[in-house]
Amino acid sequence: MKKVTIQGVAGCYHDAAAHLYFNGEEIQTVACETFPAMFETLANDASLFGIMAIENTIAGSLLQNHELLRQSNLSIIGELKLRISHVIASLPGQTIDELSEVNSHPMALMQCEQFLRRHPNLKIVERLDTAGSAKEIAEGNLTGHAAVCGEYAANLYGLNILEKGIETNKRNFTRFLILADPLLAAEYGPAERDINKASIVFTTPHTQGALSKILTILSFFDINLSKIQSMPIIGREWEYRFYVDFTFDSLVRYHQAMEAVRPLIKDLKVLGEYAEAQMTH
Ligand SMILES: O=C(O)C(=O)C[C@]1(C(=O)O)C=C[C@@H](O)C=C1
Repeated sequence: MKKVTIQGVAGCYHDAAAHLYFNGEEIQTVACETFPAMFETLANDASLFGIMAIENTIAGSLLQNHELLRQSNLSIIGELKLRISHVIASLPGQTIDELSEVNSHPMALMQCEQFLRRHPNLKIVERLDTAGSAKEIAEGNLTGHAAVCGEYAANLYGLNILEKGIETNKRNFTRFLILADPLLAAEYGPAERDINKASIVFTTPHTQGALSKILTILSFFDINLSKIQSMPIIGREWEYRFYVDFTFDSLVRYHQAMEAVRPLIKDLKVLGEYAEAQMTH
């Protein structure tokens, strides 16, 4: 049975994502409280898969997760784009006006910003994950508290749903990366014919048009940039690392493009080569 490390407890979105990605297979999830804890667990057991949120269509990128991935020896073997819909839930018998505090994962709270702004009586308190917040409220019998979580988590922990679909925009998707140790990746990663996406990270020399030259080369080889994220390099003020995701139709063109940009970039790391995912509802 495959073991998949997730951030959060049963019923969280990582849990849902793990089951959807390994669709139909029996998997065992290994719950970790935080993303750094998840990477530590993965580093200590090369037989584990990992699943990690990397960006959301409302709240943006999970910046620290880019760095955790770069510093690890893990490879991306796949991705999942999951529609996220939140509910607000509390112990039964309370109306929303009787509540004073709302708990959830910071990304989930950000995705519901407009709803929460309409309810200023709710003090926003970040917790480790969505389902964990629901569990805490249920187990601690916390009257006055609400959780922002999935409908499944609210039901799992016996909370009463006060309102559904509270995300700011219905087009709320989170993109998850599926991670594995290189040996595991070689066995369970995508077949070469299915690879049409890659994630890389690099730095550029501080010269005129350095990034622009790289992007021009990628475009020449018909590489379609799907994401670019810069992150400050700690200790080198105003210098950045670039995390780039791109898709392509031809593996040959991809390899040619990489050869062409290699002399222009520094500290290149290929984080993974995998199959682009469709949206999962
Ligand atoms: O707290 C959870 O349920 C999670 O799985 C975390 C997480 C995240 O890291 O972004 C996953 C998907 C949603 O974007 C909200 C929260």
